[in-house]
Amino acid sequence: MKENTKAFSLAGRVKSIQHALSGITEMLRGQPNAWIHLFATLCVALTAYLFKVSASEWCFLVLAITAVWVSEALNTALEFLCDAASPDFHPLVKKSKDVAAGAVLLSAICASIVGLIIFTPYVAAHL
Ligand SMILES: Nc1ncnc2c1ncn2[C@@H]1O[C@H](COP(=O)(O)OP(=O)(O)OP(=O)(O)O)[C@@H](O)[C@H]1O
Repeated sequence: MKENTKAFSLAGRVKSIQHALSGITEMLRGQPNAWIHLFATLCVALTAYLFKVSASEWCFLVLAITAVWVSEALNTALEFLCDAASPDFHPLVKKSKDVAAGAVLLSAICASIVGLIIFTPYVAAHL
């Protein structure tokens, strides 16, 4: 059986980070959904800054935003893998892509709810 262990090296870790950053760049370059997430992330961060939300509220917002980005990244990775494995129509590829897209939708809905819970009292106080 093939050994899958590698010796630790700093250069190897730097290369790993470069690969990860190139994955994030690829997602931002090719996924219109990622542009929407980026716009939403900037809007939420600016609103939270202007309302001076508390440290714990920042934590919830960061976690909710991260959940959306992570699900979008995994969805994108799965799409690439599906397209490589089965470029032609396949019913299981459809199920796989739709389930992954569902994960993005669920995380986006959850993040919207977190945003509503946190921002509503601040908006109400300014009315
Ligand atoms: N190779 C394939 N085999 C079967 N179904 C596929 C295949 N490629 C895409 N689909 C299905 O076709 C539909 C459209 O997919 P497509 O990826 O074009 O758009 P999408 O879901 O809006 O994703 P995105 O927003 O990332 O472009 C989805 O239901 C998807 O599951």
